[in-house]
Amino acid sequence: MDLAVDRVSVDLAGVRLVHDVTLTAAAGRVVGLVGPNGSGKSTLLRCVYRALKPAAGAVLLGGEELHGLAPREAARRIAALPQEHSAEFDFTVAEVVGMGRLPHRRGALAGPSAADGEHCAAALRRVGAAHLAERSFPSLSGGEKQRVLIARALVQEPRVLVLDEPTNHLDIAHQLEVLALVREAGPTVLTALHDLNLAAGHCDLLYVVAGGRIVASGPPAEVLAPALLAEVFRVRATPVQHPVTGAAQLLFDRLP
Ligand SMILES: Nc1ncnc2c1ncn2[C@@H]1O[C@H](COP(=O)(O)OP(=O)(O)OP(=O)(O)O)[C@@H](O)[C@H]1O
Repeated sequence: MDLAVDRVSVDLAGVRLVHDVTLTAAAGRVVGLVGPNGSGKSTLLRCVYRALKPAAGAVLLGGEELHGLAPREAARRIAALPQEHSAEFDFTVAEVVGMGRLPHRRGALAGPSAADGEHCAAALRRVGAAHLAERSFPSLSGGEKQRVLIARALVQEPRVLVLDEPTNHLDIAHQLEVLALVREAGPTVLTALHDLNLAAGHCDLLYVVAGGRIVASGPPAEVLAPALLAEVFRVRATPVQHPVTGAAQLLFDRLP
């Protein structure tokens, strides 16, 4: 399902934090948002997953305005992994993942079906967290929590998945694993990422955010040019080729 952000502006506490942003993520594509701290990535993503309303513009899912959909209908189409999960749910891991199935239950009072249970177990296996199923969610490490919340987003079977720093807290193996599995899962993905090499290696298209505006967009190899990285991130970037995989990589140091 196509996702389109159409001339969206977002205000918080009377301050405009996102200015007139337009972006598109075609069905099944993985689209990255990169930008310095405080550039507005999370604010924009919160608007895309309906935690905030746009002050102007619209978010369109398959051409339909997202903020006009009923909550349950929206939850069947879009799932999110927010950056801050302040909710320290006092539930088991299996229960937390099971919440992702709620939008698919037949009625408000319907309990989980056997298929729901199998779905959740499979998602936990996919994120390498099957052994945690009966643990209490608040007792998990940061990376374990992140993987459980990714499983919860996957069982929601969204057509669009919005991820705010999905690799936060994850060790390097799980960073690579999680980005590969969200692509394999097949939804349209819009994700904020800080690691520019991960973004380059896993995204089809990148949007660069600075000062609440999109300042560049395109395929990673075109967008992540040293001149732009110097201007936006204030770093010197040196492109190199990975000696084993042949992939383009960036090395960073401080600007001279
Ligand atoms: N409730 C709020 N009221 C006022 N300003 C806010 C509020 N929430 C966020 N901001 C400010 O909006 C700007 C954008 O924040 P946002 O979290 O969207 O940036 P970000 O690009 O996701 O940053 P990071 O990379 O550090 O996660 C920041 O300057 C932040 O301090």
